[in-house]
Amino acid sequence: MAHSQQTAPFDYVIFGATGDLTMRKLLPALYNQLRVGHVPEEARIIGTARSSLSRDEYIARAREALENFLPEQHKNAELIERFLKKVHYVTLDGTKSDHNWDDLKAVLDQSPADRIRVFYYSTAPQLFEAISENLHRFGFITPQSRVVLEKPIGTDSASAKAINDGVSRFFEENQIFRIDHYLGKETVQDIIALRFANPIFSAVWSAEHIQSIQITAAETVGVEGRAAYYDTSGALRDMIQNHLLQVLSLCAMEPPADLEADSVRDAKVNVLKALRPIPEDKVASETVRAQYVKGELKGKPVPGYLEELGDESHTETYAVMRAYIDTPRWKDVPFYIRTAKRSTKKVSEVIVTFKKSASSLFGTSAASDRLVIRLQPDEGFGLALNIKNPAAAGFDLQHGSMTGKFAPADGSLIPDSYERLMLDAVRGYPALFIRRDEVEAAWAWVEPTLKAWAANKAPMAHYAAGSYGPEEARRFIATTGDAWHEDMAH
Ligand SMILES: NC(=O)C1=CN([C@@H]2O[C@H](COP(=O)(O)OP(=O)(O)OC[C@H]3O[C@@H](n4cnc5c(N)ncnc54)[C@H](OP(=O)(O)O)[C@@H]3O)[C@@H](O)[C@H]2O)C=CC1
Ligand SMILES: O=C1O[C@H](COP(=O)(O)O)[C@@H](O)[C@H](O)[C@H]1O
Repeated sequence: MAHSQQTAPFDYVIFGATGDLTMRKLLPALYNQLRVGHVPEEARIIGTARSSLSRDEYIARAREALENFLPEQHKNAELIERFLKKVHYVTLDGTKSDHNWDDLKAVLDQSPADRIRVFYYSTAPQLFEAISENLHRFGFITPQSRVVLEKPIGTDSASAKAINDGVSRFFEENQIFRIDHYLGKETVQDIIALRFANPIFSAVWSAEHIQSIQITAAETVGVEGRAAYYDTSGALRDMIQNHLLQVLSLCAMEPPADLEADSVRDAKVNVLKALRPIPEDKVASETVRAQYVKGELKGKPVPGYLEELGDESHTETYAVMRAYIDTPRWKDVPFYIRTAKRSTKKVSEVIVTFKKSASSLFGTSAASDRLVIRLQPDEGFGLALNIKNPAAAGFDLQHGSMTGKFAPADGSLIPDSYERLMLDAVRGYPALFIRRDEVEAAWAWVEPTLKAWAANKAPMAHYAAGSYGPEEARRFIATTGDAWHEDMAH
C-alpha cells in the first residue's frame, strides 16, 4: 500500500478554495508533501471560488493559512515561498456555464495537454453535478483527469445515488475518488497491519475468541462554525455512516487477496452488505441517540447544543449503534459503534475484547484480554493480558499491559490524512477512497435508524457537555454483557 515516491507533474484544481477545509487541511497537506519531496517542481495548485480575488490576494490568504495551520516544526519560510509560487486563483462560479471558464482554461493551457488534472470538489455536494457538467462542457476532463469528492455523499440512499449518478455522467468510476479522511489516517491503515501481519492476532480474529468490538470517535469540540451543516446532519450521518463504518469494515473484513484497491474494497463492501439490518421497530433497543446539555470542559462552563444553536433541534450529537455481521466469522459478536461531540476527551479507538480463558485453573479471577488500537491521539496500541498479581498470597491475576506506538521510525510526525489522500488521487491509486457500492451499502444500513429517529421512535437522551455520554448508553451496552472502555477496570 505504500506509495511514497514523488508523483508525476499535476495541476490540482480546487473548487471551494476560499473555504475552511482548503485553508485548514488541503493547502497545508500539499505544502507538507512538497516538504517531504513528493510534489514535483512543475506541479500547480489552482484555487477557484466565487469570491473575486486577484492571484496575489489569494496567495496572501494561503500564506496566512499555512502560518495558522502548519505545525511549527514544518514551517520553513523559503519552502513556503516556493509552495506559494505554485498557487494560482481563478474567480469562478463552478455551477454557471456563462462564468469565467476561459480564465480557468488560460491557466490550464499553460501545462501540457496530458498533464494529470485533479479536480477537488471542496464545496457542498449539491454543486458536484453542475461543476462536472461545466468541466465536461468546456473540455477540461481529459483521460488523465480525476475528481475528488468531499463528504457528505448525500444525506440518505436516494441523495447519495443522485450525487453518484450526477458525477458519473461525466467521469468514469475509476476517475472518481470519494474522500473518507479516516482511511487516510496512517493508524486506521494499521488495523490492516495488526490483523494480517501478526499471526497472534489473525489466529484469534473471530467469534471463537472475540467477545465484542467497540469503535469510538469522541471529540471535545461542539459544532463550532458548522452548525448550519451539522444540525441537518447529526452524529450518525456525520461520523457513523462514513468514517466509523469504514473502520468497522477494516476490523471485520475477510483477508483480501492482496492490497490492491479493489481487493480491499471488495472485502470491505462484503462486510457492509453482511450487516444485520436494524428494522425500524428494533431501533429503540439497538441504538442510543443523545444531545449534550450544558456542562463543563477543562474547568470551564460549556453551553448545551440548543444554546449554541440558538434554536430548537432534534439533532443528535451522540450516537451509538450495535451492529452484527451475519458471517460465520462474526456470528453473534456485537460491534458497538459510538461517536460524540463535547465528550470528556478527544479519542478515536478500537477496543477488541477477547473471550475469557476457558481454563478452570484461576477460578473467576481471569479477566478478558483486551487489544486497544488507539487511532488518535497518542497513536499506538495496548494489549491488556492476565498476569499473576505478585502482591497476592494466592494465585490471583491482574491485568498487565504491553504497549507500542504507531510513530514513524525516523521520529517525524505522523502525516495528516489529507496528505496521503491528496497525492494518492494524483497517483490514481484508489485503495483509500470509497467505492460507490460502499457508500450505498453504508447508507442502506443506517437508513432505517435515521427514519426511526426522525419519526421519534427512539427516545432522545441527554448528557452533560464534558461527560462520556448519557447513562442510557451504559445501560444499553450492559444488555449484551459489555461495558464501555472507560468504565472497564484497567
Ligand atoms: N471544514 C471541514 O472540516 C470539513 C468539510 N467537509 C466538506 O467539505 C466541503 C467544504 O467544506 P468547508 O470548506 O467547510 O465549507 P465552506 O463553506 O467553508 O467553503 C465552501 C467553499 O465553496 C465555495 N463555493 C460555494 N459555492 C460555490 C460555487 N457555486 N462555485 C465555486 N465555489 C463555490 C466557497 O467560496 P465562495 O463563497 O467564494 O464561492 C468556499 O470556498 C463541504 O462539502 C463539507 O461538508 C468535510 C469534512 C470536514
Ligand atoms: O468528518 C468529520 O470529522 C471530524 C472529526 O475528524 P477527526 O479526524 O478529528 O477525528 C468531525 O469533527 C466532523 O464533524 C466531521 O464532519
